[in-house]
Amino acid sequence: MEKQSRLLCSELCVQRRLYEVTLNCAILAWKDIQIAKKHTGRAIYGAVKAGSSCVPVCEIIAVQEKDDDTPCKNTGKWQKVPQSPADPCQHAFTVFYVERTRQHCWWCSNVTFHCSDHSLCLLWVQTIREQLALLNSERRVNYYHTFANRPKSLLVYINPYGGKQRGKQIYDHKVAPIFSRASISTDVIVTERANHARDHLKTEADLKKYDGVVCVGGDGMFSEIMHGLVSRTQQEAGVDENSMEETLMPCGLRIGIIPAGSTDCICYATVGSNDPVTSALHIIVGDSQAMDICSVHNEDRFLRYSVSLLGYGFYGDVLTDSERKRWMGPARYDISGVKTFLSHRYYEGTVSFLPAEGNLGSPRDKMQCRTGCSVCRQSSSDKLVSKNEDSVSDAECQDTWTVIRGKFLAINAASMSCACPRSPKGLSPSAHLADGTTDLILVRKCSRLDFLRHLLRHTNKDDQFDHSFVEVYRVKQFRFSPRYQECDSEVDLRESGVTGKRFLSQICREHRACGCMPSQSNWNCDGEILPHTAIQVRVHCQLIKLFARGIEEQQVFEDPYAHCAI
Ligand SMILES: Nc1ncnc2c1ncn2[C@@H]1O[C@H](COP(=O)(O)OP(=O)(O)OP(=O)(O)O)[C@@H](O)[C@H]1O
Ligand SMILES: CCCCCCCCCCCCC/C=C/[C@@H](O)[C@H](CO)NC(C)=O
Ligand SMILES: [Ca+2]
Repeated sequence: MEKQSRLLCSELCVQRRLYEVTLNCAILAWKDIQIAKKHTGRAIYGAVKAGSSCVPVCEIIAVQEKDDDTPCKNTGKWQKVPQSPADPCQHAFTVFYVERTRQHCWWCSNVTFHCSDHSLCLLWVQTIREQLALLNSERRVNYYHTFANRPKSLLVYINPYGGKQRGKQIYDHKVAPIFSRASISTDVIVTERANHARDHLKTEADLKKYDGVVCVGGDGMFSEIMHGLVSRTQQEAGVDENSMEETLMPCGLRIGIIPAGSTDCICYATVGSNDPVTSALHIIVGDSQAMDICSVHNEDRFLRYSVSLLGYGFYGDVLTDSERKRWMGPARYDISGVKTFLSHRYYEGTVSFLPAEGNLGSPRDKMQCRTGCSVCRQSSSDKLVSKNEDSVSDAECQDTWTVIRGKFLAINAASMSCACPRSPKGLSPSAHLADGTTDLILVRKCSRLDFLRHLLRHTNKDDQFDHSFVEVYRVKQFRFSPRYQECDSEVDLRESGVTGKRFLSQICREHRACGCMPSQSNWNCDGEILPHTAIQVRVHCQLIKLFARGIEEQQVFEDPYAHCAI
């Protein structure tokens, strides 16, 4: 590695939490701090030789010179405690860094170095700070993923209403202290109503001031912020969102998610956990993870964007029912899930889709999207090529659309795995974050027992697609039209508040659809209900970026920076 320089300090004693270790030597390399330990073989990356641990500089949060003062017992005043002549370590500095723990969680660990020579101590602090500053001045790519600049200024939106309504406490107690340690300045807005964040981003926020936007909430809150940023970007680029054919302009600012919702599947599928501290650390180190976005239109009207789930039938009905139970918090989905399952409603309609071609894998190839995903990287380079050629793909020219009519219990489009605590592998375990496709899952009418088997496979390791009544396709676009179009009387009835049996009996008289079953479900779009059921969906590859790196492989790491291309 270039710029390899070593600062040797002998006889440093490291006071680390509960145990004292004596350093034979501490070697500060430009890229890594190797702390040779005598007593512990515990290493952050297991492959590093026993008795040492390796902290990549790019995972250092901060370094702080430590006044090694302890209050003098008799006066209580802070003063430098004279060290005994036997203990020459009277100057110290503390390094705060990322430590990986269980199931993709990170936490902010620290180690304090003591040193007899004050100038050497200052040199360490200055050198580490110079290295941290360098991280923001060079494009860094390693074997796994591309780093981007560390944020120094963030716009934070807190939803006090989502999940268990603890968004403000989570931010104040778990996240703000780490941001402050990392010298990140923040402007914090606690939202006062639904769509407050979206509207502020679309019209008022001075985005030039910030290196990123942070969402403290769940998927719905993320959706608001994503809509605000994407719409603002299109507006400033003169792109008409109502035109489905338009190529959308990618967003410059990254979005960070501090999970404080009920499902939190977007955070879970991009970081690997729904732990607020883990997400805060991914933001601080400046991770960058591209993500696909689906645009949803009804005829020539833009409806919404989606990054996780577009669900009709089961998940649409679960959401519709759960909206009236928000006061229950996350448990509302379980109650509504069981109620919807027991109702066992199916819906008739026509699904047509444009299959994805080329080496984009398949929803059943068992290949999971992980940090540095080769499929997503391939899509990134393909995207650059097609942007230069500015051509519509052959399939789109030839319109090789597939059409399927039928009776469905569920129609789901998963643009990511949709992994979440309820379903650790997600609705589509092999879906990719940034491959330009969405996995279209069709669950045809079947028995309650078969459907239950299918649902329960979302919660265990069995293949939820291995059923005769389930089909799954990787697509770039799809459309849905219900067999029974929503007519004015249905809309009038909904709008006049007529619901329940009277609504159904009215429908049945007019449509004779079938014995007292509503003819249509609602679309669940990232946890929000769409106002129309006939929709056209198109995937826009890598339209936004998150402060994340995808889910890291759980294997023991070699030195992840050994491949540093610097
Ligand atoms: N101050 C507020 N008052 C009322 N609603 C709000 C407020 N701020 C945001 N919202 C809305 O609350 C809804 C739910 O928020 P959020 O997604 O964070 O929680 P959740 O639905 O419990 O989580 P998940 O979507 O992960 O299941 C969002 O649609 C958002 O638009
Ligand atoms: C009767 C037994 C039911 C077991 C069902 C287990 C399957 C759970 C799968 C959950 C996948 C959630 C997909 C994510 C959707 C989000 O976009 C949305 C908003 O957060 N959440 C929901 C619940 O719609
Ligand atoms: Ca995708």
